[in-house]
Amino acid sequence: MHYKSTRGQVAGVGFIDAILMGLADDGGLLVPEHIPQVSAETLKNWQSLSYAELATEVFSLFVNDEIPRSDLEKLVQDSYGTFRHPDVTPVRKVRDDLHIMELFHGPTFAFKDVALQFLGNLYSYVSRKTGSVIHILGATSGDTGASAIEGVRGKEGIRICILHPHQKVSKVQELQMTTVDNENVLNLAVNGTFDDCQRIIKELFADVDFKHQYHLRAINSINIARILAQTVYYFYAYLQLAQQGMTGKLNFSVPTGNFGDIFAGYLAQRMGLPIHKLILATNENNILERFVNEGVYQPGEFRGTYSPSMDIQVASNFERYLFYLYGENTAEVATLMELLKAEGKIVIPEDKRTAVNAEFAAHAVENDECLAVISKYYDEYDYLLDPHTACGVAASDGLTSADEVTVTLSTAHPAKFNEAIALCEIKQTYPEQIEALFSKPQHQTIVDGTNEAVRDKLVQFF
Ligand SMILES: Cc1ncc(COP(=O)(O)O)c(C=O)c1O
Ligand SMILES: N[C@@H](CCOP(=O)(O)O)C(=O)O
Repeated sequence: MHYKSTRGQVAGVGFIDAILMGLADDGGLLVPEHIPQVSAETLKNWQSLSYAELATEVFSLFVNDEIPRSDLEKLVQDSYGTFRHPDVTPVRKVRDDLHIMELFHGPTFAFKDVALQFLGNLYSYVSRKTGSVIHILGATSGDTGASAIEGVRGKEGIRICILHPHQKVSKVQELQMTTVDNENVLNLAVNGTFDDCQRIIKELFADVDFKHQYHLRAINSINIARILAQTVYYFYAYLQLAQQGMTGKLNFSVPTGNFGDIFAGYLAQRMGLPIHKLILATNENNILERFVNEGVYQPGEFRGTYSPSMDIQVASNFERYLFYLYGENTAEVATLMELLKAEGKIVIPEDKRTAVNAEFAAHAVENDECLAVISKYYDEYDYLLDPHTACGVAASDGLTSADEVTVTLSTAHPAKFNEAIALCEIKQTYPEQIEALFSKPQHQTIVDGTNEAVRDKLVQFF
């Protein structure tokens, strides 16, 4: 398997080089040169696999022989051995038509651990095997940062710098990142929004000389490894329900910000997983909902919401979807991305809108609705949703019919977002790992939201 850029100027890249490249050197995003197909028979054969065994099967479709099978198995075992639940991503039935896939049983209580435990170990492996220098640069609205840091802190040969928007992440998210005292970790609290953080790192990655000189590597979902690791749990959820005898239409409802998690579902569907509908749930930062429902992709004004990890206006992986929407035509994708830069929006024609609507349904959840859903599910089903998951559940409740089964992805543990839970007048008990954070000293440097300010800090750190 090789990887190529959505913009057409990079191709023939092997798996390990694709991981190390992160953002493609032409400014596009890497995608597999072909999408491997999983037949109904293979799905049947996968039914009794554990999460780790399934992950090994899925990864081996994308890795080929660049990593020997026994090494891949060990990487996967090490990565998922840190999860608190034996099923890694268990699926819980809330009603006959609604299941919740809990993706928050990893070390930092968010779905990002599923990919970043693996990517952290993969970077260590690559560093040992190839001698590559690994200097990670990432941007976070709260969860990716904590998870990426947890995946590599203290690891030899790796340094990591994470940008987060100053005072725009939850208290627990901030503590998870900034109470880490390993010397290979640098937290920059940027005066600005997550979009500023993401723009800065993308500009730095796009400066190919700087990227190569400082060996910059990505952990955000621009890195194709993130997407591949996230496809696994779509398969796992389907297989768990199939084992329970479910045969009807299966939807996935996905709380969405950077379009990474839902793109992983889209990829799983293109690989052959029988998904009926992909439901895209956003908060008031509704650029992606407007794209699905109106055919216009245009960043709007930043809104601070109760689901801060989805306070994102510019969705990194949207370009990967455009690539498939436009029949893998890299020249058209490059033109559209230029248009977005020049005119601030992309408007798709009617035939493309029809195609989008055949693949996605979308709902944007207002702040009040988010809290109402948390309260309702707590009262009626004795289930405490985090505010991001609540957006997914609200979208699923609004967009599905009784003859369908929907799996909503629960992307974080509610303890990470007590600001919203407290507003619902619900008192939760923190897991001990989170409680312990409140008594630790914090380490972070506040910087202006400019490329130059961040560049200066990186030059000193790397
Ligand atoms: C808790 C939580 N839910 C949902 C999302 C959205 O995921 P994605 O950016 O992959 O769309 C994020 C981060 O973006 C998150 O941290
Ligand atoms: N919500 C994310 C934003 C970054 O997304 P990524 O999937 O591209 O890493 C976060 O928690 O940081």
